[in-house]
Amino acid sequence: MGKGFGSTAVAFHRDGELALTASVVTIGAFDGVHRGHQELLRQTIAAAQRRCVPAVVYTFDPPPKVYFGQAEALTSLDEKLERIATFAPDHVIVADFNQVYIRRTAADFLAELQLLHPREVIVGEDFRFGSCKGGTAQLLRQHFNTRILPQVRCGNGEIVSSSRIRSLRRSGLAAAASALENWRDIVTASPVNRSSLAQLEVINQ
Ligand SMILES: Cc1cc2nc3c(=O)[nH]c(=O)nc-3n(C[C@H](O)[C@H](O)[C@H](O)COP(=O)(O)O)c2cc1C
Ligand SMILES: Nc1ncnc2c1ncn2[C@@H]1O[C@H](COP(=O)(O)OP(=O)(O)OP(=O)(O)O)[C@@H](O)[C@H]1O
Repeated sequence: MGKGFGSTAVAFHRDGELALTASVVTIGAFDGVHRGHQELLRQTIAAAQRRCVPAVVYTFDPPPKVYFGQAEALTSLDEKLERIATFAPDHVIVADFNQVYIRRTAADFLAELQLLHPREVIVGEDFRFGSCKGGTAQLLRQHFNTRILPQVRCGNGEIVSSSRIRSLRRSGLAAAASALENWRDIVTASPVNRSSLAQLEVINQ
């Protein structure tokens, strides 16, 4: 088990390694861990605390869009995990998103999720999963108690997304991009203990 931030212990796993008798789970690429992602993480940790069960973040490396050559990653895996760890989940699962993984169907993914016995799954409206994006948040809802969060928007009504941040960065609007990530303040308040990330490397070998 790796150490997270401050006194919080965060355990890192590969997909399929973790089995739990109860949990609250959130799932996503979480590239940039922007304000929308942060809302999902906060709600997940709060729900897990209310239910007295572990909070689990399930993510992918590389982010699917990066794997398919449709985007450049906003951060490295280490940086993403550091950001996620500041929210102090109990477990983070990192799936190797590769040519084998993408052949898994939505049903395969649901079966893997069942190993976590989620009391609640929390995702955003546009969450998709499984080969060729066959699974939707609504499908998830047919199998698990699923909370679908409304999309976090900027002041001008635009949806906060990793794609939007990439686009702002490409246009040279770094300050606007940072505002959507809303990240500087959180990072400076939370000194990083890199042993958590070293632990992930060990599990990965
Ligand atoms: C088992 C599995 C298989 C996937 N296969 C594909 C795929 O074939 N094509 C694709 O574009 N995305 C695939 N994805 C990625 C999803 O479309 C999606 O990007 C991912 O679940 C993260 O959700 P998010 O983009 O909302 O963060 C797969 C995801 C999972 C969990
Ligand atoms: N603005 C948002 N408000 C609420 N939930 C969000 C928001 N953006 C993403 N999510 C949710 O966070 C999880 C991870 O999403 P994902 O990593 O695909 O983010 P994204 O910003 O939509 O990425 P991209 O722009 O590259 O498609 C998903 O469950 C998604 O529905």
